[in-house]
Amino acid sequence: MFVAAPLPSNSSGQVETVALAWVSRLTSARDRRELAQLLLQGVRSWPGVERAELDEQVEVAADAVLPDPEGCQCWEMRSEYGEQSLLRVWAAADVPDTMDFIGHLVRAYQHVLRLIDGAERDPMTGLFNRKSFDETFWRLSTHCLQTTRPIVLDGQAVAQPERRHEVPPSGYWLGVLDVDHFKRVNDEHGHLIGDEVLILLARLMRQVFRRQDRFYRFGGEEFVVLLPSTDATVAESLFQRLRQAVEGHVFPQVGRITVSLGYTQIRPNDTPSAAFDRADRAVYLAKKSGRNRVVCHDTEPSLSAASVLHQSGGVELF
Ligand SMILES: Nc1nc2c(ncn2[C@@H]2O[C@H](COP(=O)(O)OP(=O)(O)OP(=O)(O)O)[C@@H](O)[C@H]2O)c(=O)[nH]1
Repeated sequence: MFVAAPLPSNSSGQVETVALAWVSRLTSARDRRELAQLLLQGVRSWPGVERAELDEQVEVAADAVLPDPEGCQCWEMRSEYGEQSLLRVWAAADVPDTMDFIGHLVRAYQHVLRLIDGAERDPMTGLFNRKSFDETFWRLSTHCLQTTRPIVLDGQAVAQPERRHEVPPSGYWLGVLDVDHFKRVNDEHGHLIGDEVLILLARLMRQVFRRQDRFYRFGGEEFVVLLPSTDATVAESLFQRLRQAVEGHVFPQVGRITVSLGYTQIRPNDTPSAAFDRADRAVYLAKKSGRNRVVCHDTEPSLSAASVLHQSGGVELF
């Protein structure tokens, strides 16, 4: 989204469009409109801006190309969540009180982000929470049942083939990551250091995975990853890459830790809890087989058999 608003005349006496804000994380057209309204309220309270003039000159356009006007300064605000929360404001450097204007925009933007983030994120790691997982999951499983059209998450089409490989979409994957012997980390170093490990883990996840992948923390030392539209080989290699990244990382004070991962392909008509349960059983097996490993539920004969029994009301093996 791209919001352009006028400021009072600059030093050469002209009224120009001098402030531009572009926001890239809002999920729906309604969110974008609401943000535009909030930004505009911020702008309206700026003393030199006439309301009528503002309404006339404000443009709101989806997918606008970012401008980079010469002679303008650019302020950029990047939240700790990375690319997904981003505000950039350009303003002519010689406009009086530019900083006040920027301040209004930024405060309004922060307000909206807080509202959105509070509802869908885990406050400690900044990852999405369970509620957000359930909503995304339903969209993914409906999509893999019906169509190969791109779906839209957070305002971006994510189910298209990866350009690098040109592989057609073949499925979506759910992975569960559980820290090995995390209780020892807490016992030996205290809960605060344990929390820091979880925050750093979330950061590693963001580094290892691709922009279209989604990470969640439901609480505890267990994380969930959703990989949209990728084939089995890519899914395996991404989960292995995460396991290796954690194994190779030195965590301050704690040193090295390992994680166990289990994953499964999302099936048509899956429910979030059924898919999570399959991946979780794979984690259990990874732990039982020595930890620091990745297990695919769907190719593990003992787990697939257990899953059939489980779904038909049979005996639970794990
Ligand atoms: N620091 C911190 N610890 C947490 C949090 N949530 C859960 N834990 C701790 O995570 C530990 C999980 O321990 P267990 O489930 O026994 O498993 P584990 O020690 O990781 O061992 P395995 O999973 O069998 O490898 C417990 O000590 C919890 O108190 C949290 O938000 N912060």
